[in-house]
Amino acid sequence: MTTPQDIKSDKPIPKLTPFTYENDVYQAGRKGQKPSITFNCHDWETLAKDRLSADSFGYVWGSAGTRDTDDNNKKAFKKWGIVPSRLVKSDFPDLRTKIFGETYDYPIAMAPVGVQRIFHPDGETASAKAAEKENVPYILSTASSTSIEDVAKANGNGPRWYQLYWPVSENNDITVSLLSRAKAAGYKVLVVTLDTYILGWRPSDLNNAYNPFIRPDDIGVALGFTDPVYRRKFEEEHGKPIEEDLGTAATEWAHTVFPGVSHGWEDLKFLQEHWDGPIVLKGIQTVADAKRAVDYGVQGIVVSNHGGRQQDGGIASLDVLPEIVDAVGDDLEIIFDSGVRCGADIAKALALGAKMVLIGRPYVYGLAIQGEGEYAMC
Ligand SMILES: Cc1cc2nc3c(=O)[nH]c(=O)nc-3n(C[C@H](O)[C@H](O)[C@H](O)COP(=O)(O)O)c2cc1C
Ligand SMILES: O=C(O)C(=O)c1ccccc1
Repeated sequence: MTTPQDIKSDKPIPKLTPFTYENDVYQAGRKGQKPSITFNCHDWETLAKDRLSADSFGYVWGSAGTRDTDDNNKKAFKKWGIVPSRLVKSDFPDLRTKIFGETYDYPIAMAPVGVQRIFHPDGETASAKAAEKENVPYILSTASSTSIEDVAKANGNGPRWYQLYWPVSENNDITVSLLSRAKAAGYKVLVVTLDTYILGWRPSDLNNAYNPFIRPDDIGVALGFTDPVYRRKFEEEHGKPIEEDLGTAATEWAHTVFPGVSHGWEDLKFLQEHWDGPIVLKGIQTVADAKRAVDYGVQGIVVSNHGGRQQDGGIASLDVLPEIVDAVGDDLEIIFDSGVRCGADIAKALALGAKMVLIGRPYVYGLAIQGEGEYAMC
């Protein structure tokens, strides 16, 4: 597999001034200005907590059960340290990464995160605009609070992938509808999440009696409510349009995308028949499953435990990364997430063999704090 340094692309190397961000900040500081944000990534969680309702903050921060899996994810990064080599002649680092035939400016993507309007009024559109600006993939969740088409519009010429929560086979027509909408709206890679056929046991949300899918404003069901096939099926079954019974329509949509029962490996054929781009399986945590992913002909995997939100008492995602890279690193693209909080974490995951790293909670905290906004010096 290639590393970011191996990438050869026709695109000219971006004209980077060394220390661009730092330089801007320090120059403004000479004039007595201070940044409007904190550069300490560990403070973003606290700032988001100050800004959000207990329900919304509990939702992004929440993890399964005792939070052991989430703790393990973070501890796993501390077990590794970065070892430097000196006097190695090098150019200014070129972080561009080529994956699935496209070149992105950085080896990161924005993880699929549902219901972003509970964190900021602009929700997914703010995140998708930021992704375009930085030229990194925005991965739209099936549980989004903004439609496939509206996010595509906000993302403009930016790179976008689509994450599927996969309905059971009796709703194959809905799956096909979601995939064809995503394709028509310019989403290039299909990410299929395998660890969430039902939402995890999350004490913070249970204590708040809060599920963003089951809210009076039905904020989490944008993809279902804008889906022509789901709308038609609901009307046929209930004899009325979804607008006349929003509560039932929202609950049934939640059951459509979180049916509580899982597909099998052989069902992947259906997705392969209805999606002509790369397919990535998200939620792989064992070598055996990684090998199956190769056998079943998908193009990539995300080594992920969903940030510990689904299964309590789970292994750290980073701990299984090296053995999975060893086993299948030459056969498909390996993407990593769960527990990444800062640049050094990204470097560690790349050094352990990931091609690309998904950023989850940190960007949601940023969205909550300042929407799409860039920092200002004031
Ligand atoms: C608020 C929130 C919503 C999420 N929604 C989705 C989703 O809709 N689909 C999905 O595949 N993963 C979802 N995830 C999981 C992320 O894609 C990613 O795997 C996880 O955030 C990684 O863990 P970390 O944020 O602790 O690094 C969600 C995560 C959070 C925090
Ligand atoms: O919370 C999550 O992890 C998730 O995947 C999800 C599920 C439903 C709605 C929004 C996000």
